[in-house]
Amino acid sequence: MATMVQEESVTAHLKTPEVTIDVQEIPSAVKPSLLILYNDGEEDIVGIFADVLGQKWEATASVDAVKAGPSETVYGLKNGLAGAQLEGWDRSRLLINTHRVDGGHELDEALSDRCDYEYLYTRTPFFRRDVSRYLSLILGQIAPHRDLAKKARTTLISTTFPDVHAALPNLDILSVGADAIEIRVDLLEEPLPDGTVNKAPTSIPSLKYVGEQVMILRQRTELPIIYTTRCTNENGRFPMDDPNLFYKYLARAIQWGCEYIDVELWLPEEIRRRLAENKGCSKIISAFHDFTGTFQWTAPETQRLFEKGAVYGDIVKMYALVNSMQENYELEYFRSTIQAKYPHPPFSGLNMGPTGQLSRTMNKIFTPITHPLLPMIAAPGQLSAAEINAALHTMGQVAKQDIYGIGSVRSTSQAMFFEKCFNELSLPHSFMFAPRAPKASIEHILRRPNFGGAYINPPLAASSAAYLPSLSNAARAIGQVDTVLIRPGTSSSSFIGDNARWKGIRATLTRDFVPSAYSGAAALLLASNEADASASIFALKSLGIGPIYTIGFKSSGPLSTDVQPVRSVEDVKRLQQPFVIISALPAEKSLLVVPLLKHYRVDGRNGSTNGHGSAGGKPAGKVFVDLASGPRKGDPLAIATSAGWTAYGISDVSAWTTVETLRQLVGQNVCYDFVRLASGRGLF
Ligand SMILES: O=C1C[C@@](O)(C(=O)O)C[C@@H](O)[C@@H]1O
Repeated sequence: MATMVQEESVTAHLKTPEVTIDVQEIPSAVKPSLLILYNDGEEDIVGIFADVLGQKWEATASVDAVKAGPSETVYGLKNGLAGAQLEGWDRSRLLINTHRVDGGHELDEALSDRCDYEYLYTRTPFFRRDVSRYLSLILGQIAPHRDLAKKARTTLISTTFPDVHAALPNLDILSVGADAIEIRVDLLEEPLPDGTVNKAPTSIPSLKYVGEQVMILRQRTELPIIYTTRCTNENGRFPMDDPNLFYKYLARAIQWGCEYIDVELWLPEEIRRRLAENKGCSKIISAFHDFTGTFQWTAPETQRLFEKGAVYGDIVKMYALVNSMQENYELEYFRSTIQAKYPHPPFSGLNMGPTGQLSRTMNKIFTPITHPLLPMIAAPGQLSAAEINAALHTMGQVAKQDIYGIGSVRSTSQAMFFEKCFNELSLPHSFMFAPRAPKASIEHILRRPNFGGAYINPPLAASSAAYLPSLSNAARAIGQVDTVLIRPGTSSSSFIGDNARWKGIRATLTRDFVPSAYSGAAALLLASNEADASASIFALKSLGIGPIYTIGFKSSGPLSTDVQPVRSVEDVKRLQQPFVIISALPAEKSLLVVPLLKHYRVDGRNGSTNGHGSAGGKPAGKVFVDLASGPRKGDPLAIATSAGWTAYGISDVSAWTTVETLRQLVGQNVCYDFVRLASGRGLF
């Protein structure tokens, strides 16, 4: 059991600091036990997996050796050797088949069937962050569904490309405002060897093609993937004569680590049950579509359909093609009564067709959206995120507000970026910059008419902001407020002080490493004072880090358990080797970290951050984050990289923090890659 900070709840400002930190058991503290199968000649994928996990690894030729070995060691076995040896496999480890798509190897589908999971990858290019995301999901160390459940509204962008390659150039812009991305497997068109496409209504793309398409999509987006095999009866192309085909394709999607699979309600119960039993960490969207034009939301049968979907669905989706406005009112009545009766699972209900568009603005769970850059809309009446937001504003559901950037230096590019997002999403808000004199209170800004929320940079000491009636646990424990929110559904003076920075740091740390890589490991933190370091301490503790050693300050606040100062060079020699070093020193002092980076140089790493070249056997992953911004003499990031560290700078942390800030302030999801793309280097 490790100590962990809890970030979820919001409490009144004046409570004692002690209540802000809970001790919980962290599931990720358990190091996963894995057996990885790899293609001939591709052994180093095992090393990369182990590196991402922060665990040791070993290649072996014998399953018996694997069974006898330590559970924390990641074992790699050539997939050609696996076949017979896997007879009677005791399932003592998760079995993951890895397959390099661009390596000229044949995929053995019978072997895939026998594995728990399958990871498809390319070597050129190689995406380490994809390995990290994949492992984090299948090991249950991230929970995108739980995170999305906290949002007031969620959307999915339904892509309709016959080949996802066509989506890639515009993917970042297409995804603005989307919380998940749907791949319509039934709309994929696999080219025949002669380059033409089989247009026969019954032709479906092969699993090999679909796997590669999912891989390509996931390499380029951080959005959760919804994998849909829409049948011919429900406006799709997947043939319905063999329900087992659905099982085959959907079960594989679970093995590929898709966050959601769409399981149609007409499928035999036995198939839906088996998928639910084997879903691992994927979630099921139970889907029902009625295109007859005779569907009735008021019929008793409609509630039974919901109940049937709720048996195996984590979300129940019911969509009907309608012809009259009245049916929108009936749907809204159904929505409110069914969710009052069954708050779980969440209900996504829509009316399709132009008359049903109103319901696309009323629905709050995974509303499918389209984008002008998509080749076609996925269903009649589909709207874009911008159209939905504009409609909501017109109906008085999204009030126009002034969103503030409060800071000591006016950043025009930051203002432009917020404005760009508001425009792209047709949000009615204005972005305002408010200068903040050092030490001056910002209360008067919060009291301005139309104040809708703010980010504050540099952050505000929580102790100096008694006018904020509530603080999130993170803001209280960190002692700093960098975001002011208005409590939903209340008057504009019900403010909540929050902290987004720690999430930016955490997201940076877990980009290329799974959360459990940090559990129990040591960290070294440099800062001139505790306040500069506290968001980092919170982020590290949220990952179940072991001891945190500090240089430049001593921790005495609510986060000080297991945080100890390094007092001497002797200490440096004696203490546990750090897995992560974070420097929160100001730019002019940032070179002070260099001797430590060199002292703890990472053996066997060649400096590339994609994980190739990791030392065989040893867990080699080491992370360095430099939070300094502004001009400085040397470049600690370059030095860290050449000493074998996986290094990140303030622009990474700030971009992730911006993602979080936008989510909190305006409830919209804008991907990290879009923040980096749209803001250019000037933003940070
Ligand atoms: O189920 C749905 C909803 C949808 O049919 C719509 O009406 O927007 C679009 C489909 O892509 C998706 O799978």
